[in-house]
Amino acid sequence: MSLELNDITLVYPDGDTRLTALDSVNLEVPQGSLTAVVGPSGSGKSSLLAVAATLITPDVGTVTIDGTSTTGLSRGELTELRRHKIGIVFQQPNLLPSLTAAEQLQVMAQIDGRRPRTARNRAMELLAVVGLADQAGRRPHQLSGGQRQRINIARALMNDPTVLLVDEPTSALDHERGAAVIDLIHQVTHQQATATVLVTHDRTHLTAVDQIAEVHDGRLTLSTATH
Ligand SMILES: Nc1ncnc2c1ncn2[C@@H]1O[C@H](COP(=O)(O)OP(=O)(O)OP(=O)(O)O)[C@@H](O)[C@H]1O
Repeated sequence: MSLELNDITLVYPDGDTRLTALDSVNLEVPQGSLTAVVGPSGSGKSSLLAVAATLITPDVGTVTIDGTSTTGLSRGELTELRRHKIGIVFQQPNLLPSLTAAEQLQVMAQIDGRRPRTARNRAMELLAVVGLADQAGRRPHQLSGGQRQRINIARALMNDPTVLLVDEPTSALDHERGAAVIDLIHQVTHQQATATVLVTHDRTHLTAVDQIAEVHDGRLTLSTATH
């Protein structure tokens, strides 16, 4: 199992009281499979993603990434784990305006100490995967919103993550472009064999997933999608 959340409880301080954002949550996501997380606003979806990303440490429970329990790891060890094992796609692509599509990807690998040629090759490979091989030299302002989101996805895959976490990637796109981005996430999940978690508010996306996790008041109900 590539991503495992075991008995996760997360409590935020809330004025004089405390708010339970995640309540005894269990989730297993195998490699090469896609789990959608759905639920009303404020139900705990972002908190779930942040805990899976090891950005927030839960009050109770264990997060296991690719067989490694994150409990007790130092801040530096968590950063290393995130860098090598976890790809995160945020809602907004946040691309650097001055860099070309290929460079947006290459910087990720160079930060990680890979040689420029290796980084360039991986970037070109992933741009082809997301259908943008012919746009490698373009800068963000020369690309559409859907294309920018594709680069965002490719960038998250640069370091060959085991776990891919995707937060509402279609919120700024029209329905058609949004559906194409979901198809792409489905495709890369199988092709790159990632354990993918996709937070979405759009239920039409659920036909493409392997597992649905519904969150209500921090509690999670799992079901298998009907294809
Ligand atoms: N840093 C924080 N401090 C205190 N409470 C928080 C914090 N972050 C989130 N919450 C609360 O925890 C609950 C779950 O929030 P979360 O953002 O995980 O939900 P969500 O399902 O992602 O919502 P949305 O769909 O609106 O993004 C909400 O009641 C929210 O107000």
